[in-house]
Amino acid sequence: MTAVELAGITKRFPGVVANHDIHLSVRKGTVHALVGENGAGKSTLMKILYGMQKPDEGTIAVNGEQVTFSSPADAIVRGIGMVHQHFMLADNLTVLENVVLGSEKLHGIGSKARRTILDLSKRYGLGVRPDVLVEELGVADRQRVEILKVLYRGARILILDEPTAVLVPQEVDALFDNLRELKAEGLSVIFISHKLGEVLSVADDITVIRRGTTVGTAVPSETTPRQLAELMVGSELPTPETSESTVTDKPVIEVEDLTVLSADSVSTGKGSASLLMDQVERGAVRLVLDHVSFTIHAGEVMGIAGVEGNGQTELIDALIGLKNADAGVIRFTGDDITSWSTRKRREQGIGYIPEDRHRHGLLLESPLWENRILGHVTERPNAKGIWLDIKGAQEDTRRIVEAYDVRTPSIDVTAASLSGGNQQKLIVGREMSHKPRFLIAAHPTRGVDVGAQAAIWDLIRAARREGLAVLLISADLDELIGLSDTLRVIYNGKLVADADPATITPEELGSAMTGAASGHLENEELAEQVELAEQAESPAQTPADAPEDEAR
Ligand SMILES: Nc1ncnc2c1ncn2[C@@H]1O[C@H](COP(=O)(O)OP(=O)(O)OP(=O)(O)O)[C@@H](O)[C@H]1O
Repeated sequence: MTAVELAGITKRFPGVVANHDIHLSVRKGTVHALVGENGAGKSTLMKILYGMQKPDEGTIAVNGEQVTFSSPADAIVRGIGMVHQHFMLADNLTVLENVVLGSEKLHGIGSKARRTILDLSKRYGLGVRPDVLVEELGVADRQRVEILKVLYRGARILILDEPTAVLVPQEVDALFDNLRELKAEGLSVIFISHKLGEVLSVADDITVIRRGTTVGTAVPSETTPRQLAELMVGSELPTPETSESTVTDKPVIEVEDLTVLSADSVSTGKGSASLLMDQVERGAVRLVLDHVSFTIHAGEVMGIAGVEGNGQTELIDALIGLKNADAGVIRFTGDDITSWSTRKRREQGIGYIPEDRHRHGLLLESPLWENRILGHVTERPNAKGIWLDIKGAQEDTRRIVEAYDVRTPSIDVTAASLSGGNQQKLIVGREMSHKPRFLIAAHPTRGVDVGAQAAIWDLIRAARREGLAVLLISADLDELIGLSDTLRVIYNGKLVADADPATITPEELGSAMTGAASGHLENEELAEQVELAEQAESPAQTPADAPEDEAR
């Protein structure tokens, strides 16, 4: 029984054939993985199946019946649902409100809706709590709400776009359990992923797309990640470089007691640490970064592991100067840069690969060469004296496109028209081209295929040998462990523990990140460190001082 049959799909964009004669056959009750290099055409194909794009040629059949879609609404009617990589939930609404929003006609808004949600949640093991505000949920829970939302609309065929990119290993296991429940009930799942080990562990079938066309299928039980990668690339993969330590004793970035208030807090004692702490104690303000201190030396990559939303964003923003420090000091090669502008920090050699490439990394509607200038408007090759050097910027954009294998028909297309992974490669190329002395790298290879990931790692390692200091924030724990010389765990705005990248496993690190919250840590050494950090934070109250505390 075939749930989806795509035959001879071709889709052209100006200068690019995104899909060329693609065939995809998804069996009912299976998980089908779609893999391929950045820009291979996976998202385009899924947008066609979900009615967001119209194919130039080819046919779509759902459950044996030929269909044409003009919009996602048509696809939803046919039982197709899509969970996008960027979640689309309203933070200030409850789970129930989010799920019901837009489909009130289906099950109403009252008790019937609630019952349907609870039934679906139970049937597929999603564990969703209807009355919790979405803003209180972590990433994995939000994803479950998105899946539930799609099921609520009657989907029997689910498309998941890189669903594991933001999850820790334990959460990935839970998601895969959910997928198994779905297929046991006869639903079909198509998922796009660059994590080939995961693909092989959960998929029943795999379709490989290379440069816009299907090059074959793979049987998971008979394929290794390397063979799959080689099928994607069409040639043998180079063996990755081994890395030896290059850490020196020369501090590049020194952060002392960096403290940042939550956006909704209004401090009256800015700059004075004791005044600030007084306000915190009185509950007048809340800290999102709480006395964070660390030093990164020339030649060192310091990784920060943590579940999203534990202060990583604020730390990055404070280091690049997008957010003011409310207390504490940041020194860069000896200079106090705490009050420097973002521009000055960049000009002096701080590179920045932002967390959210669409909001902070690119001007989506501008051509690639203008994006080359972004953030480096006063520097060579984009400027000559006080003048912009457009020719210089354009030539250098061509160089980056070549050197970083950014797949694009030209440097004049908009950044929006590049595939996600290629947008990322452009940003990494731009930042590395300025030879930074300190690089803030947030998810530097998010959405990037395995070949390009290895190339970016090699580049960072080569620059590290030359003395680059890197702050690495990543949801990819293999990346954190593989690339870092030192590893810290962040929880609730504090650095609560250190881990040794040479010995820790992704599972242990994942449990350190989530366990810091729940108090369950698998790694004894880490557990001890977290406990000590918590004790230092809240000294045990003796019965004698409790009443005084209450009076205060
Ligand atoms: N709206 C568009 N306009 C112009 N070109 C586009 C558009 N959407 C996609 N493309 C081009 O089509 C090709 C396929 O892109 P697509 O996003 O489907 O790749 P992908 O396999 O999903 O890549 P990634 O793994 O990086 O997400 C790319 O060359 C891309 O630049």
